[in-house]
Amino acid sequence: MVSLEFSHVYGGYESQSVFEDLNLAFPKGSFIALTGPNGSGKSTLLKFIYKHLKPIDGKVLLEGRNVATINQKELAKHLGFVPQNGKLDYAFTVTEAVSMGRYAYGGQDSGRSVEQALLECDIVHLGDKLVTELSGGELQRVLLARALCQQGKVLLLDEPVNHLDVKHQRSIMELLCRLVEKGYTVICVLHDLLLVQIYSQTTLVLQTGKVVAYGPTETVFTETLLRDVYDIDAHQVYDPTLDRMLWLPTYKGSSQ
Ligand SMILES: Nc1ncnc2c1ncn2[C@@H]1O[C@H](COP(=O)(O)OP(=O)(O)OP(=O)(O)O)[C@@H](O)[C@H]1O
Repeated sequence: MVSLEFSHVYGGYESQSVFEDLNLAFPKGSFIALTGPNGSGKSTLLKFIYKHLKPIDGKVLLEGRNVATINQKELAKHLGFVPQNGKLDYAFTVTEAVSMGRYAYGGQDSGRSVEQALLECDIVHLGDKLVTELSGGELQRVLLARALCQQGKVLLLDEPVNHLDVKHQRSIMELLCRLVEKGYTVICVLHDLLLVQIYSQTTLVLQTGKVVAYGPTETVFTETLLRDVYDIDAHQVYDPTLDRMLWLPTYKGSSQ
């Protein structure tokens, strides 16, 4: 079943068009990685989904409904969004900031989703701390917790593990996988190709607003694609814990 669909989408910014006739369907209950070089359109694609941008032409459909016809409050019950380098400028406590995810429900939280989200993102101990006093990685986990307690079944994440140490990177990626097992659709912008290959089931590779590859992650990456898209040489190594091959950039020496 399809969770989100782009149908003949054209658009971008006043100064620059990014997509021309974008057609894509994201399956429900899947971990979809969006990757591609800087400026290829990954964040812009997410903006069409959460209605920060409106297509000039075409439609974005959420479970068959045009998002243009869904108001922001209702959309917030279906979609959680974790921004790239998100900031919270006001001196709220962590618990208050996470509770803002309940806005679409009039602040009600009978299912204790705030408590649950604090636990899942490993930030219970930070509950009373001001968000202005958090490290980048702690703040990132607060933003994910806020998105989780919106209780939408679609999560959009723009480079969610950039500021995280290895342990918290792993725990967030594993949390996202658990959510996918529960039926969530996770659409996640990632630059780290190892994380893409380890955790995602489906990968979309964008380059200057064009779909270069889209499909099962294990078949998307090839030597040719990595050279054409990223201008890197790459080789495969066997990971015995995953029992499969992974692509790695080839180190060519410091003189190159
Ligand atoms: N607010 C804006 N106004 C005008 N152009 C923009 C704006 N935001 C992004 N762009 C342009 O749109 C194109 C796509 O940008 P986008 O941010 O979607 O790329 P990205 O793939 O997310 O990049 P990155 O990996 O660097 O985060 C780029 O050429 C960028 O310069």
